[in-house]
Amino acid sequence: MGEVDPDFIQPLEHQPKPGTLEAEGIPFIDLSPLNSKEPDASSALDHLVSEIGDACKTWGFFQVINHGVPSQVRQRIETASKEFFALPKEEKKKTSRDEANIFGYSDLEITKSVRDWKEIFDCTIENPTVIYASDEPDDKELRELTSQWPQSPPDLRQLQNSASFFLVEICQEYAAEMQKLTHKLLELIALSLGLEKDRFHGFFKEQTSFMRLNYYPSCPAPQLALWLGRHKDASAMTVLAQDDVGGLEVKRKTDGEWIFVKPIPDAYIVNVGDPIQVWSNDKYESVEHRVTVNSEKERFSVPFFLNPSHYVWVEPLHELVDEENPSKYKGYSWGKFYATRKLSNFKKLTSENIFQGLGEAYLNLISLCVFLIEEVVLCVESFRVILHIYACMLSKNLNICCTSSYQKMD
Ligand SMILES: O=C(O)CCC(=O)C(=O)O
Ligand SMILES: [Fe+2]
Repeated sequence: MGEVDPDFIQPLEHQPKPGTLEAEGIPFIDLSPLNSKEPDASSALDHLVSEIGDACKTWGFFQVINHGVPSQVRQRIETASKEFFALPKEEKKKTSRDEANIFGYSDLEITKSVRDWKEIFDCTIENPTVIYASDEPDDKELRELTSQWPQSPPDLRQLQNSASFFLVEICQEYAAEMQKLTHKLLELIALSLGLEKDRFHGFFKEQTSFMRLNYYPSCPAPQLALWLGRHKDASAMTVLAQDDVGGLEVKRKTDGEWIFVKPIPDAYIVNVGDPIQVWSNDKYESVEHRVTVNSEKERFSVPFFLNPSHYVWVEPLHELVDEENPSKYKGYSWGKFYATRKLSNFKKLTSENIFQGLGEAYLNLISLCVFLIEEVVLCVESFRVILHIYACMLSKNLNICCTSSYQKMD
């Protein structure tokens, strides 16, 4: 595997095993009752709400069809994304994200201290998007950000109908559709938790949502690297368009097996993220997922991350907390978490991967030890404090970033 940069090599226990399970995939939900004028529409809607609730509880993931997003809008964003990533690297790098603007292009995404085999382009939804300027808890200074768009290179200017020439318009058109869809999905999720339909809307008035174009080039090391390492989404909800190549896997809650999410033309994959886990007081869970590579094909996907406003304090909703179900989480400031997460990208980029330069065997031994310690510590509830100190030590000394947004109650 001489050609693979060690930065991309997953720790042994997270390297994908051949033969992922495909059976019994994540639920498949038809949203057509939302638009139905039939007399029995209300019972179909009740059924839909219970399907959504079951999917959120059992999987944290589901796929939707008849969602109302025109297929041409999706085709346009897919074409524009392909054309953008086909631009010369120096053109893409003109929109590189940095500490001053966290939105734009990057080919240096890192998940849990290992590089992902991919390139991305992030753009804002609100213009401007308001975030905290720093991760310091008492620093209330705000920063207003807008997307960076590629300047069309001279030879592209002749192709006036090139999709990447219109990337800004196409992304805006797609984002508008995602806003409508996430609005409906939030209402269904609220109803499924026994809440008022509009219970979540107030959290997104000045949303910090963003959308991402993902380009995953084919990779010669399918046993060692991942297109995207295992993670849970920090967004409240993610809506994802994947192409027909596949690779997304979801960790099944019942047994921890990785389950392949079958690409379905024109369907969207929806998952609940950390804030919904906290708001629902653990009724729903933000579930781990990853993307395994393909050694022959490239892959494109477009996630829309629905994020709260910077000033939102995320804590279990009072309607879902009582004596029988005490609050399971300490609250957290969405905006401060987001600033920490986004700014840590740049701290990570300037530091070397802890595994860099080590021989593969040594690397595997270290990562296995870290994994075993982590498992043992996690099993013993009363060692929570030790885990915290351990995580802090690791993040400080070894540049591993703590990525969890929430903290459970003691
Ligand atoms: O590309 C995919 O299938 C998944 C993307 C994803 O999980 C993410 O960007 O958080
Ligand atoms: Fe994700």
